[in-house]
Amino acid sequence: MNFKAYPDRDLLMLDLADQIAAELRRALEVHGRATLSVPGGTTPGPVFDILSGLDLDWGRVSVLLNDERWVDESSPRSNTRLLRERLLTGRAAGAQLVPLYAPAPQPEDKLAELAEGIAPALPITVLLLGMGADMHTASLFPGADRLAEALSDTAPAVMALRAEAAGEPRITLTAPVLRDAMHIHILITGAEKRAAIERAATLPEEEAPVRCVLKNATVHWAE
Ligand SMILES: O=C1O[C@H](COP(=O)(O)O)[C@@H](O)[C@H](O)[C@H]1O
Repeated sequence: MNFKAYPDRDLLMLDLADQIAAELRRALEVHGRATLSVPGGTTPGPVFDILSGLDLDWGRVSVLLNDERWVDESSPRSNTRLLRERLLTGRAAGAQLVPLYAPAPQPEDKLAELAEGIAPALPITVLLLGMGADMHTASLFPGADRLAEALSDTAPAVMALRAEAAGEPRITLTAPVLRDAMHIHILITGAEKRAAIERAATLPEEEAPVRCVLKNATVHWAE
């Protein structure tokens, strides 16, 4: 992995947003369209705020979450809600959201429908991932019920997973789709996550799922 340490979080967020925008612009010039896949959780909000104000032809950009918690958008745990509030606003309001949630009791009820919507947006142009201190990325949690399948080369693009640490059921992009992205960035902050990602590089993917993308990823870190 390529590890980039920044003097502080503000500089990290600014620099990373600029890099993502430059990669999207290049893809738009060459291919006419681009797909940006982003995490939810507590870390990426400031990057979203900056990205949403950048000058980009957002109408030609599809935005897709890495993963979603199976909760309604009215829940503060909804990653889709975070996207709508922090990224798909301002200049980026015209970007096309590719849904990773639809109201239903279980993710399996909507999996086929959501997978069909995702297929035209693949491969991912720019993949921004987060990581938990337990070394999960997207919703690929250590100990998840179908983790081995989700990490395998033959996994479908999107799967429903359950893990004790995850709380609610999850829907997640799987390892082959993540690995296939043209540009891969991992955004982490704090000493605990730095230690976790260094450890992940030494462990098997089943113990440290983030390892499935580490080889070609740039890790962006600030204290
Ligand atoms: O549950 C999730 O956690 C990870 C990490 O979140 P953070 O709050 O520690 O930044 C996130 O990347 C993922 O998208 C989310 O669903």
